[in-house]
Amino acid sequence: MDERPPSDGGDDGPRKSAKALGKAFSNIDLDGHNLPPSPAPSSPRNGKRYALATELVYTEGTDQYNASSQPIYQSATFKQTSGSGGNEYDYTRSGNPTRTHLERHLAKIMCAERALVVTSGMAALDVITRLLRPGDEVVTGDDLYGGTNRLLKYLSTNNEIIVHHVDTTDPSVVQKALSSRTAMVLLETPTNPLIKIVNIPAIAKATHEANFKALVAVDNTMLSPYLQNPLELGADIVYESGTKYLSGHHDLMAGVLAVNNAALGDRLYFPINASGCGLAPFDSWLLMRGIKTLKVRMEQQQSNALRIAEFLEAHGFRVRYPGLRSHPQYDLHNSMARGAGAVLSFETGDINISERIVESAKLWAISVSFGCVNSLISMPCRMSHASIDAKTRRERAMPEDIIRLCVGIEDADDLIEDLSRALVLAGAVNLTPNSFSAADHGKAKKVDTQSNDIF
Ligand SMILES: Cc1ncc(COP(=O)(O)O)c(C=O)c1O
Ligand SMILES: N[C@@H](CCSC[C@H](N)C(=O)O)C(=O)O
Repeated sequence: MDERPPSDGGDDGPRKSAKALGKAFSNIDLDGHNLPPSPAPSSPRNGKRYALATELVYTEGTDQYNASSQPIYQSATFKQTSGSGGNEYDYTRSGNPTRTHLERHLAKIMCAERALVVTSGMAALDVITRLLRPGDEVVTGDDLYGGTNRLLKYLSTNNEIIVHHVDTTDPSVVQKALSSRTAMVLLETPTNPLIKIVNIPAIAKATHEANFKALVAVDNTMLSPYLQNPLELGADIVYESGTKYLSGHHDLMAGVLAVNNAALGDRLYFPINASGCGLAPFDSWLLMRGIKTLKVRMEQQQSNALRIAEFLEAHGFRVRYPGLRSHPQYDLHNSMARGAGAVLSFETGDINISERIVESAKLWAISVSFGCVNSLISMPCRMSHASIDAKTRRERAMPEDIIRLCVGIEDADDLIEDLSRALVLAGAVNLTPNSFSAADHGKAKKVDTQSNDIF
């Protein structure tokens, strides 16, 4: 196999390398599906497209026994039929049938030409950033997942990558940071944990106008392909943590990348094979199983999240959730996404009170991550985003008291009752004869409420 890193040298690059491959391996079908798995386009775009809910479940297997679930090929190596090698699989770092099955399935549901799966969401971002060269400029947000911020900081400190953190909710601010030196724009929407919305189409257009070679990469972890398709909104690369909604049970770590450009797919595959961060067969199988229930989980999580967001808002808290009409970018979010997801955050105005709420909840597990079937509660500044230093958090106006709720599939009334208990025990609310409302600790929004749903 050609061991040179694929180049970004224009449109005929992949065709040239395909020709070179063809000469070296005349027994390989370079245009069909009998290909070495990972370097090949992995989308079976060859039939009717069903609704996404159907596509999530429907798979085309090639198993010799027609197994309903693609088997786990728990094998590091694959025997060859000739001394010159060339069989479809040789070594699991390069490709594995269970992983290929998952990648093809993901390409289909992400409306992509090619999908790749790696060992974590951060591994996916690491693969993407290997496209960068010293001196390249990256424009990104000022509210980002802590691990993303950490990797970008590492690259700017050690690899001479220039990173501009700007308010990506305002395309004109992004526009000012763009130039012909911009190699990549990295977006998250909704952002984690401030739930800010980023206009993907406007920023993608501005980026490509500033430098037609610049790549727009979107982290879609907060919504999953069930709710948003960044590739269809103008992004060049979409990636997400498969640890979250795609798997849904917090029993595996995974990262997913998808593109609609075969040459770019080759450039992303190269570091995966070269470094060995492709997803292992068992985790690929587990992720495939999780994806099949994405729709039912997401629908339930999302409808619970709306109930919780409305409940908190009705009781006077400042809630950040794009499913609420009060979200300043409600319309923008709905122009891009098919739903609001199941992560929301709210403020109490007092760090100690927030801490007591988190510790008083029983059904809500104190845990990082989101997208799981059970509900989670956390304080991002102390947990998921603790790797962003306090000074930077202050500069980026991250409220230290912010509480993040990642809503699961439990009964919504049980979740509300448990949260109400925690709010009362923590002293976060003033009790009235029939209800309660957020105590004024500075930031909580004061409203009168007649609600008596709990007390
Ligand atoms: C928005 C976002 N992107 C990427 C990641 C990284 O994913 P992983 O934990 O699978 O590496 C996370 C969480 O970890 C996240 O919240
Ligand atoms: N200790 C971990 C924290 C992971 S946070 C996971 C997730 N993205 C979230 O937002 O909760 C680290 O340092 O990366």
